[in-house]
Amino acid sequence: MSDSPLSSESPDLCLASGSPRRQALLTRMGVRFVTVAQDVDEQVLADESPEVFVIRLALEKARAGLSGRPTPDTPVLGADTAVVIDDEILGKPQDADAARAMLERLAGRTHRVLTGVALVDGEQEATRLSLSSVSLRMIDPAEIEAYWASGEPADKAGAYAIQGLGGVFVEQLEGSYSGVMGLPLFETHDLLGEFGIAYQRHWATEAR
Ligand SMILES: Cc1cn([C@H]2C[C@H](O)[C@@H](COP(=O)(O)OP(=O)(O)OP(=O)(O)O)O2)c(=O)[nH]c1=O
Repeated sequence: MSDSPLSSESPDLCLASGSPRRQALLTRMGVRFVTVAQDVDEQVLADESPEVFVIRLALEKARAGLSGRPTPDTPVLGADTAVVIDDEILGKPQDADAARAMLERLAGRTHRVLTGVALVDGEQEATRLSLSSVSLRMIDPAEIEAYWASGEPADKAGAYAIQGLGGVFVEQLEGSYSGVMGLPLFETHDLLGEFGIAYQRHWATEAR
C-alpha cells in the first residue's frame, strides 16, 4: 500500500491499480486515496463481450484490493481498459512485433475504447462503463518504429497513449478522454456519489 499526495488524512477510498494514469486522474479529481496491490488474470473468457470483460475485470481488481485496505470500511475502486477493433480485444502488447501489429491495424481506422470502473466495500458493489470511439490517422512504418522506441506503447492497451506522444495519431475522439486514458472522470464521480463519498469537500482546501 502506498500513499497518494493527498492522503495525510483518512482516505476516501483505495485504488486497486498500479497504473500511474489512474492515480493521476484520481488525484486530478481531488479524491484522497491510497493504492493497494491487485494481481488479476486478464485473460478474456470464451464468448465474453468487451463490455462484459472490462466490467468483470474492474470488479475483480476492486475485490482483490479489499484485503489490502487500511480499514474495514474503506471502499475500493478498480478499473480496466480495452481497445476493440473488428470485435477483437487488444490488450497491452507483449513485444515490439505485437505493438507494430496493433498500430498497423488501428492506423487509418476507427476503433472503440471501453473502460469499466467498479467500486466495492465488501457489501455493496457498483459498476459503470465508459464507451469511446477513436479514429487514428495513417501511421507510416518509420513512425511506428520511432514510437515503439519511445517506450510509451509497452504498457498501454492497443499500444498507444492518447495522453502522450500517441496523441499525434488521434484524428478524432468521440466519448471520454479520461476514459480512454484509463479512468473516466464522469463515471467515477457518479460511482462515488452512489456510495455517498463526498470527495468534493476537499476542493476548497486544495492548492491548485
Ligand atoms: C488506449 C489507452 C490506454 N492507456 C492505458 C490505460 C491502462 O493503464 C492501460 C490498459 O491496461 P489495464 O489492464 O486496463 O490497466 P493496467 O494494467 O495499466 O493497470 P491496473 O490493472 O493496475 O489498474 O492502458 C493509456 O494510458 N492511454 C490510452 O490512450
